[in-house]
Amino acid sequence: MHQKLLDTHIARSQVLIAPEEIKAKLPLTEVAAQTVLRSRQQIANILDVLDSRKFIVVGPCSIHDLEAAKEYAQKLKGLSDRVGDRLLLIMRAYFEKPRTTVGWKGLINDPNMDDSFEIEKGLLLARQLLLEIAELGLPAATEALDPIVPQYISELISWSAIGARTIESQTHREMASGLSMPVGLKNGTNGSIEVAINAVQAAQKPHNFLGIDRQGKVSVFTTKGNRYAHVILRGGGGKANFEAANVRAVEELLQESNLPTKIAIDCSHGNSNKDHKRQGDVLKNIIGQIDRGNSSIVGMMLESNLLEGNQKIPANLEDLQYGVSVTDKCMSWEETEEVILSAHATLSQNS
Ligand SMILES: O=C[C@H](O)[C@H](O)COP(=O)(O)O
Ligand SMILES: C=C(OP(=O)(O)O)C(=O)O
Repeated sequence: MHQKLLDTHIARSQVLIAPEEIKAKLPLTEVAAQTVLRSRQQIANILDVLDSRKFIVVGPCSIHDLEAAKEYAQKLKGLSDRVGDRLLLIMRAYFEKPRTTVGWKGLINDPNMDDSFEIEKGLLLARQLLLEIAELGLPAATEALDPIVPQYISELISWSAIGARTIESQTHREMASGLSMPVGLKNGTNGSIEVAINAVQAAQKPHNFLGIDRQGKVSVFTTKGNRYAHVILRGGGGKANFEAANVRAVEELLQESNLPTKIAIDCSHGNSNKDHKRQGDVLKNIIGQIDRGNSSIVGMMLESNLLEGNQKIPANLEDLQYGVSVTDKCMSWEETEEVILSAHATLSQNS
């Protein structure tokens, strides 16, 4: 009879491979480790103003096709070498999607995109791609969504975001306080900045919380606090928040909270009203602010893919268009290259 008290809404459960087993299958290589160590330090230096460059987190809204992602990474590495004296390019390698209601939740959750939810396969594919990106010498960024996932892939990530849908979650703030890389914390979907500032305060402090260790055992983690936690402005509630007046207001709020005035700005989402074609203008505006002397803006984000726009996941996966997003609309590679080269030219003029 007491069995009725448990698993009422659980259809099944399955033990997952431990982080160390996945790492044994796909070990970190020396070249990959050097890429991540170097890139994390460079991002930290940008946040500490020891490096005068700005970072741009740029790439697909979500990764669903490894071949297209690798082609994108190759192109981005080439561009990164051209603009590296002024801009640190970090590839968006987003494997987990937070949905407003429901929808495909990303490569880790459902790598076959057919509701088969082969999470172990998803973790292996994500790790494989991250290894290949790092082997190219290119840093990768991701959204930290599920608090268990970092144990499987985080040593290959140079920058993480906590998204607008989870920014008020204590679990995510605790996770951010323990992550080994700089973490950007977004304003809320309704545009609230306060929640991002509260999140930075929480993430910079030590916490004690539950997670799994490398062997997969439930453990209590005590964190030191992440001093490289910073806000990301992504617009919201029908309004953008990338303009100079918004940035000044956020600088004041950060100062009032005794936090470093370090701000990243997402050119997509609420800042482009989800119109991928507006991202270029938003980037231009932000670069203009930096060019006119703003020193609090440390980085920017762009959603970009090989081809522009997006597509619905078709019933027959053979109908998927190569290089096109299956989540938010993205700018094309050509436009990405153009706007980043133009940003680089502006930042080079007055240096
Ligand atoms: O960046 C991605 C999306 O904006 C986010 O995952 C929410 O998507 P949805 O509103 O389509 O669920
Ligand atoms: C979901 C994302 O952004 P946000 O949290 O700002 O909606 C994202 O960048 O994929």
